[in-house]
Amino acid sequence: MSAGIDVPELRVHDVTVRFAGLTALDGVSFTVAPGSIHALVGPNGAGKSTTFNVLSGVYRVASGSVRFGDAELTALAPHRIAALGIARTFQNIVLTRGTVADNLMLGRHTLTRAGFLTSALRLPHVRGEQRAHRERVREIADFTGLGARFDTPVSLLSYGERKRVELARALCMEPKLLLLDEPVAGLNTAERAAMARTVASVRDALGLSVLIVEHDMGLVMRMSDEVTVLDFGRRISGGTPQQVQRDPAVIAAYLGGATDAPVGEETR
Ligand SMILES: Nc1ncnc2c1ncn2[C@@H]1O[C@H](COP(=O)(O)OP(=O)(O)OP(=O)(O)O)[C@@H](O)[C@H]1O
Repeated sequence: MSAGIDVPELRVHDVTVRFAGLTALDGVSFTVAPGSIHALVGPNGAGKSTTFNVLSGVYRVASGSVRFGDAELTALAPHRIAALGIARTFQNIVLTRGTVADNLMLGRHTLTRAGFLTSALRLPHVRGEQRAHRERVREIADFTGLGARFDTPVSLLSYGERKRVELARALCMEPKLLLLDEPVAGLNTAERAAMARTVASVRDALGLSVLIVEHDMGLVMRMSDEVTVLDFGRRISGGTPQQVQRDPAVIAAYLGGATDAPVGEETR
């Protein structure tokens, strides 16, 4: 995997999102530094998924801005945001058909110049382009631990392997910013540790930024450079994992202020 991509900063500034009387995000600001692993955490209903939906163009803000380098994202359609290099995985795996290779090639479509018709006609330059894409996709499969499963139907994979397909498919878009939605939910302890290592090695190799929503606080604290904490739609804390773990506001949000124990264990 080659490094050296030019990764812009993501700046979320004073973002508010409302749904019929409910304020899901209330003046939220945070910055994801280029090449960092940044976690977005908070109790259920804190606004994490809403933030992801704003960043990927699914929800519109009532006010505030989201800038990725020079680009303002809040008015852009999801495909335009994807084209800027922001790729997202989902909490619930949505792949069931085709092989691992087929699913990863789907993640490639935003980068494929050849349209449907020219692909169908199998013109020589298209075949060359397809071959190059397939080589890159295989490289990404190897890198994410799916090399041996490349031609295996996704329906035959374990749950843990499918989570890796989700990650690999997002990487096939060659993102500058990867949005990971609960990448270890449903995985056992060994699979969780392995996924965390893969995400870290992807970041190290590609130099991209990672914004991760995850409930496993132990894992978040080990793998993140920076953490932003939301509660009831507000940013209540932010900083390094050490700073956030010691912050009384965070402890109160998670534990109702019943103890001053550091936040570091899995919360559900
Ligand atoms: N499309 C929507 N319509 C109405 N309310 C919504 C919508 N999406 C989210 N909300 C509300 O916004 C608030 C924040 O929800 P959100 O899903 O962003 O929280 P979360 O931190 O991702 O929670 P969880 O950890 O449970 O996934 C909640 O009160 C939720 O019910």
